[in-house]
Amino acid sequence: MSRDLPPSDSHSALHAWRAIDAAANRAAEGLRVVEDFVRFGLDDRHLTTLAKNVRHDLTAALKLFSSETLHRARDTQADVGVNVSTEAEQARTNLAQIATSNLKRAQQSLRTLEEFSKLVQPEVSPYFEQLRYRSYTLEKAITATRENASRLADARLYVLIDGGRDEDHFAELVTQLIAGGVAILQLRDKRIDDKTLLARAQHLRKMTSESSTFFIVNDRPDVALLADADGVHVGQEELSVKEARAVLGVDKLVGVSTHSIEQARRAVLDGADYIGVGPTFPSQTKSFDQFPGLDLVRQVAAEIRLPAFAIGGISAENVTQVIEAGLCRVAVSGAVAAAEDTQKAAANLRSILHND
Ligand SMILES: Cc1ncc(COP(=O)(O)OP(=O)(O)O)c(N)n1
Ligand SMILES: Cc1ncsc1CCOP(=O)(O)O
Ligand SMILES: [Mg+2]
Repeated sequence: MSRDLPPSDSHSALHAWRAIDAAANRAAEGLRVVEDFVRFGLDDRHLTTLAKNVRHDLTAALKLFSSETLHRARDTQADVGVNVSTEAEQARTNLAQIATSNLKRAQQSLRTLEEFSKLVQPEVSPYFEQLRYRSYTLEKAITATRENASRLADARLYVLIDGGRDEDHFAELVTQLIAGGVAILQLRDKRIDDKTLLARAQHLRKMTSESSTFFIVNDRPDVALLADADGVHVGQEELSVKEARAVLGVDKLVGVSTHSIEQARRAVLDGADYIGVGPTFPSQTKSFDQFPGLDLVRQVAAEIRLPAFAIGGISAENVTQVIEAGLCRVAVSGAVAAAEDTQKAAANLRSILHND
């Protein structure tokens, strides 16, 4: 219900309604552009749904205002801002910039809606605050998707290795994997003590820094930080993406395992840099009771554009099924690390994934 204001206040109420009317249009327009960017620019069904939901919920919140009052307050002729635009508003050099500036525009307008509605219809204000926070989450997810789609564009073969028999054996394995064209190497060893794990991680850092191979530590942001790894991989029961990022900072990669489409959607909103998707097939490396399998691969491929690596029992024999299900990125252990000729096994999988 709008407030019945005393005469002196009714003047400010009119100004507030005018600001609300203008901000409502700007917010809706900005969100529409963002939605079109994630739909046509990123081809991301999940982000498109999120953007659309924010826009629809904005429409619903705006309906709580009397449209008659808003129309009466509208006075474009007297709006001193109507013909004022800065050079920055005009300059657009790429699609991403269009999305960013429209997100900012929507966020600023949501803030205006939040503040001015406090004056005339305070009970509506919290809806705009909530929408503003949702737009920040959306921004984070769009940024991560866009940046990682290019940062990890060529990353198709991801290999998990343990610490090996000893350091020489480990170094030999890593040399072959790098030579075989592995894009990401993950150090995953739950048996060795922390000292040895860190020593392997530091060794791996040295070896990968002379190549284009990324180096990720499994489970342990602390070890990743100490070894200056490129990032960490966490599971659903481990530290969250947010907590891992709090340890490692914004520039490092944080990947998360997902076993359902809901978890994959959540990972996007949590700001993960990539996701593991599986288990796809029975694995010799780890045992599972349940297999979301190729159905999950299909679901993720259909709606998520964050780099996604199918994992679990993948080999040169079945990788085509993963590709046909829609993902061209896989994470493997046994098929490569336990092969007789590691380099050859990696190079072979790599060439299938890159369709060479
Ligand atoms: C790339 C990638 N995807 C999934 C996993 C599995 O992680 P998690 O579920 O935490 O299981 P553990 O590896 O910790 O046993 C992964 N490590 N890497
Ligand atoms: C750690 C992990 N999480 C899901 S499957 C898997 C092991 C992958 O190894 P492999 O490729 O040998 O099945
Ligand atoms: Mg884990």
